[in-house]
Parts: sequence; C-alpha cells; structure tokens
Amino acid sequence: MSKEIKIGTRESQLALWQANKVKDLLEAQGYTAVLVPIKSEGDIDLVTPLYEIGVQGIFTKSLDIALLNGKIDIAVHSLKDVPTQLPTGIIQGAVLERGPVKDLLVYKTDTTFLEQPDYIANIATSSVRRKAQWLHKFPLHHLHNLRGNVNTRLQKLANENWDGAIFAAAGLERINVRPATSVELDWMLPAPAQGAVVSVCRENDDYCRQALEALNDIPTALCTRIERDFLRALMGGCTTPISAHATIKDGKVHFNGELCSLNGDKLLKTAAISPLETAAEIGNNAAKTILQNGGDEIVAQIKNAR
Ligand SMILES: NCc1[nH]cc(CCC(=O)O)c1CC(=O)O
Repeated sequence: MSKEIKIGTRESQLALWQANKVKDLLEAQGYTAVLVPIKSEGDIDLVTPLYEIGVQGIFTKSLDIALLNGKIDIAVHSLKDVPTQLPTGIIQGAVLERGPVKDLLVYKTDTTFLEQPDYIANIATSSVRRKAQWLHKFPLHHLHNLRGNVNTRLQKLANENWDGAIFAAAGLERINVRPATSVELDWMLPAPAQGAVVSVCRENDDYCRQALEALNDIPTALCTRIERDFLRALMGGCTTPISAHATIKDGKVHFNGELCSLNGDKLLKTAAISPLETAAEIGNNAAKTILQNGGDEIVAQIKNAR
C-alpha cells in the first residue's frame, strides 16, 4: 500500500526547511509526501517571553492536535522545542542526523567589549538558559527580551541599540542567514537536543512508523535521548536554565551537563564518559549527581520563581 504522507510543520522559514528535509528524505526512500503548514501559538504571540506564556510545548501543541485529529500524518519539530513527555498516542519516529549544535553571538560592530571587564553590554535573548549562562559569565551585563522567529529576531537586532543577540547556529545556518558578524560561543553549553530535528507520528500508524524508521540516525537519537533524560530528571520543560551535550567518540559517549540558577549566580556542572553499552543511564545518573550537589536547591528556586 502506498499513500501520500501529510507532513505538519510550523510556517517559519526554519520550520519549513526542516520539514522539507524530512520530505526529501522520505521521497529518497520512495515515499510520497506533502507539507501541511500549521500555525502554532508560539508563533502568534511574538512579544511575551515563552517562560511567561507558561504553556509546555507551545511550539508543538497545535501540531500534536492536528496529528491526533488525523489532519496530518507526521509532524516535524526542532527536538529542543519538544517537551520531554510526548502526548499519549504520539511517538518519536525519527531523529535526523544532527546539524550545528552551538550557540552564536551575532554582534553589532565588534566583540572587543567581551574583553572589557567594566563595559556593561546590552545582550538580547529570551531564552532563560542563555540569560542565566550569560549572566554567570558577565554578571554586570543587561539582558533584553527578543522573541520571534529567526528572521524577525535578526531584524530586531539591526533596529535596536544592542551589542549583540544570541542564536542557535543551526537556526541561522540552515536558512543561510548567519551574518558574518557572528562568533561561536564555545563556552556556552547548548540546550538539550539543540541542532537536532525530530519527526513524530501516531503510535498506531504502522505505515509512518516504518517510513520514519529509515530516517532515524542512531547516534543522534542516542545522544539526544541522554541529553533529554538529563533535562527530564532535573525538571523537564523547554524553558529551563539546563544545558546538555553528548557526543560519541571512539565508541564512548562523552557527556556534559549544566544547571544554572536563573540570575546566573550559581552554576553546577557535571561530565561523564561511558562506553556505549552503559550509555542508557548517563543522563539520569548525571542529573542525580547534580541534584545531590546542590542542584535540588536550584531546582526548587526555579520552580518558586514561576
Ligand atoms: N527556541 C526556538 C528555536 N528552536 C530551534 C531553534 C534552532 C534550531 C535548533 O536549535 O535546533 C530555535 C532558534 C534559536 O534557538 O535561536
């Protein structure tokens, strides 16, 4: 049996790029697929910071509903936007091979201000994680909210009197809008699953499950699962000051995780290297270590601030 697979996607240029990528990969496997753009609440209100909207999975909810209604057959997301707990009846069908993982600073004129200890820079980001990490490193700097899709955020940076704004490299590079005035933040540990694209489908849809299985990149699926286990075991959600990155080198998983207080005054780090055979528990164990070393208090503080 063959049918046309309806791929639900958000309407931003980045979301469309990611959905088209899944479409191309499905077509290369002999499947037929069509894009179905769907508006998400996260794209309609472009002003309120996500942590104030307070809805889990703001970017994924509309697509989840369309999927469960049968309006679409699969949905494509940035995995870092997907809550660690998927809705009942929806499963992770495929994680594509990972793209760029790091965060970038897009700066206005130059980056010499980063070396000037007394300079009070104005930096834009609405991510609680990036704010916390930035303040940990530059406690005197002023942070400004910056919402919207990648293109709107770049435009806003151009119009405002800020020194720079923080973006995921993946978001800018995929749609070819990374400015020359940008530098990789090698010290900033990324969000769990940053740079990875996921496609979900209905649990009872064997046709799409099989189609997506061929697209699943096993190393990326393993690394992002470890990173998301760490996130889930600490506190779940996608608007948290939690960072994690796992890579595979010479048959071993190298993991780094961080939990930061909201204002950046406390930062807990953990690192682990495990053989692939025992990789499954890395994320959960790293979270335990963090919680036992004062992380429980930071998590309680973060929850109280909501
Ligand atoms: N939260 C928005 C979001 N979700 C995924 C990406 C980019 C792609 C990725 O990080 O995987 C972005 C933009 C950004 O963080 O700058």
